[in-house]
Amino acid sequence: MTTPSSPPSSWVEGAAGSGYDADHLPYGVFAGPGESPRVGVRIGNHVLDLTPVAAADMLDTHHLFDEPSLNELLGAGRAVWQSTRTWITGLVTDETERDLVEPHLLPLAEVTMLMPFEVGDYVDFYASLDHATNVGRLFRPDAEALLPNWRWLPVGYHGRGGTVVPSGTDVVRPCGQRKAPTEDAPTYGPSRRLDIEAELGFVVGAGSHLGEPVSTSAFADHVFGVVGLNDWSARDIQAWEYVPLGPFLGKSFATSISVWVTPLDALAATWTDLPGQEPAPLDYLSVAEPAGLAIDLEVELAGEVVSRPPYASMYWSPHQMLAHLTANGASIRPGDLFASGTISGPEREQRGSFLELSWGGKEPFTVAGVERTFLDDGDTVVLRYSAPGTGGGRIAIGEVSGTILPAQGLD
Ligand SMILES: O=C(O)/C=C/C(=O)CC(=O)CC(=O)O
Ligand SMILES: [Ca+2]
Ligand SMILES: [Mg+2]
Repeated sequence: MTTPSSPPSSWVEGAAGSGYDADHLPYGVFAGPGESPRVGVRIGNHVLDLTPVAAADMLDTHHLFDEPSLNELLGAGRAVWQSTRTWITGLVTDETERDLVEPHLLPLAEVTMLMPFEVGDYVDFYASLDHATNVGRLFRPDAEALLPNWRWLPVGYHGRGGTVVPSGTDVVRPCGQRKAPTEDAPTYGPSRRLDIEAELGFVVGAGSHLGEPVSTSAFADHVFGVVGLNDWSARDIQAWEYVPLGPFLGKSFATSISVWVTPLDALAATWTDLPGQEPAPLDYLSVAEPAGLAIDLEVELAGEVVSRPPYASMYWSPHQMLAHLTANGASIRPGDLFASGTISGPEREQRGSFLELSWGGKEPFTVAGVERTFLDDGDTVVLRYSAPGTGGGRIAIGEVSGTILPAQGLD
């Protein structure tokens, strides 16, 4: 992928050094009190209301922004994504645009950020070698940690698009069937092993045709950008229900994403080589370009950072996930979402789930002086992501937070 020349810093006050300068420009959907939701772009601590600026500039794509979701923009395709980004870059870096733009820069504190796009199909992969190895050891202690297919294909499952929620949405502790290995029969009740999964989500823009696989080289024509993603997981419900069809109710109650979608063009300086694949992938999964992402994560629980997973350690690339997801001819649509799977590095303090951090609950870790394993009611988890931007500094990919509320199911 070619690295476009870096834009100069923005004239917008507070943008330089904020992680949201002119080299980032993530999209979201916002509304002020009593207003209709519409598309904006973040610059520093402001959201730029694109609709009136596009109308004043007589942009022929202005209708894409007066929408309650990004889906119209997603479906418009790569050429429109690029011309839109070039236009916005000019607005926030060219001083002569100040008179036009400034009245439409709204402080973030004065607007509400909403769900950025309408999620179509949601797929979750399992692309971290370290996570898959850890979970294999914990869930299947008597078998090989990695199942025989794992190094041949990016393992994944179809999740539930309708329960993807924006950052800041509270998560009610799920109820379900739980059966500890020591119990004879399952009982129905609140999950006792509620967990997080620190992941990266890939947002599909341009769709494909049924029957036509998408090649790894067409990745940037179809994927619009990335979001932070927390795939909340009830480990006790999961461990009992998942055989043989895979994750179901232990995952489908909620998945949180960031309210900001970082376009792929903002990641031009973030691509890096994959750690290495052995055996070499089948032809339809081979990737010619650097396909890893040097994105660093922070997992915060109760105000303390408990882990720093490195995305660069991921085994399978998003190009390969997309190629595999469509390898049977399944088509994709604007707003589809596929996630990387839990991001865990090789070190203990790089694990992206509490299942791994507490080694199945057997090795508690200390947060603010208290021993912890899984999530308690009232806990708030924040995932933060940062990456090298094209401007030489770092960009802050949308953070994802959520607070656990007590279970509401019948007990
Ligand atoms: O190995 C298993 O049985 C399942 C592991 C998972 O939790 C699946 C999942 O959500 C994938 C991931 O986040 O990496
Ligand atoms: Ca997951
Ligand atoms: Mg989920």
